[in-house]
Amino acid sequence: MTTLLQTFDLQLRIRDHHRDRKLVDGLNWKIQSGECWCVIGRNGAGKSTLVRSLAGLRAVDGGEIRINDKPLSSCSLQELARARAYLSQSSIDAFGYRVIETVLAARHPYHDGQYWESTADYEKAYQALEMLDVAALADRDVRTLSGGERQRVAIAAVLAQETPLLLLDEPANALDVGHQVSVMQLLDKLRQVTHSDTPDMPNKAIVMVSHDLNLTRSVATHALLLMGDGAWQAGSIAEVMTAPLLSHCLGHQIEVIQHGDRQIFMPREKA
Ligand SMILES: Nc1ncnc2c1ncn2[C@@H]1O[C@H](COP(=O)(O)OP(=O)(O)OP(=O)(O)O)[C@@H](O)[C@H]1O
Repeated sequence: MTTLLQTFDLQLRIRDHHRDRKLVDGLNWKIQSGECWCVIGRNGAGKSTLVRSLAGLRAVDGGEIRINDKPLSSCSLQELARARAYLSQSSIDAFGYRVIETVLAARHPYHDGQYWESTADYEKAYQALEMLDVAALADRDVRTLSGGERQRVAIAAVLAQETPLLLLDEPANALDVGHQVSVMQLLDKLRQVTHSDTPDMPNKAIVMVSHDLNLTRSVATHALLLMGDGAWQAGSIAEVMTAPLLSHCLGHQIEVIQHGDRQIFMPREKA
């Protein structure tokens, strides 16, 4: 296994009502190829802030993030674009780009000064659209898509970027149940794919934010719980997706019910 990302004593803070609030305090974390980490926490706990920081889009307030064993802060934009792909929680399309153009844009890190997309870029972009079941929308104006269709196109763009590390902020957002399951299965498959043609290439690692504990349980190998006051708990699913830890993290009683070989997570109803 290759270590793709590591944090050392990471500090993330936010200025809230003229005082500093800790979101992440002293996070020492290692993400290795083949792992799928889910970040769990209540609204405002700092999940998106953390993922944006890991993507290099927000400065940290202390400590260090290393990507492929290099400080994130010293990576060039091209290095970053080849190392990690980032799906934001939501975005607004200001311009009427075609779907295929938005996915082709994700191929820019590989252009090395060449202006036009190659046939291989088109092939990879169409492949990604097909994986997400939206190839039929390739020529549509992105502004005309439904929320779920737009989300699948955004995930296709992330995959077309072909990076070892995927940072996904609520990837299942707006997806219908069938597509939630198929996208999770696709991520699970991608994480486990080995590249027989390029043996040096590590398996993918995924970090995703999700509020859906059952969906998370179906795909994640590990979880990072953010408690909202800077405290955190990281470990394998078996270690951290327990009723006491989840209830503490989410501020609401969670019951874990064994159903055959599956575990179902249910919020307890208030009396
Ligand atoms: N630019 C900003 N200025 C002030 N406060 C901010 C800023 N960005 C984020 N925050 C605050 O930081 C906290 C963490 O925000 P973040 O978006 O990381 O939470 P989250 O865990 O992803 O929440 P959610 O589950 O609602 O998506 C929130 O209280 C938010 O209001």
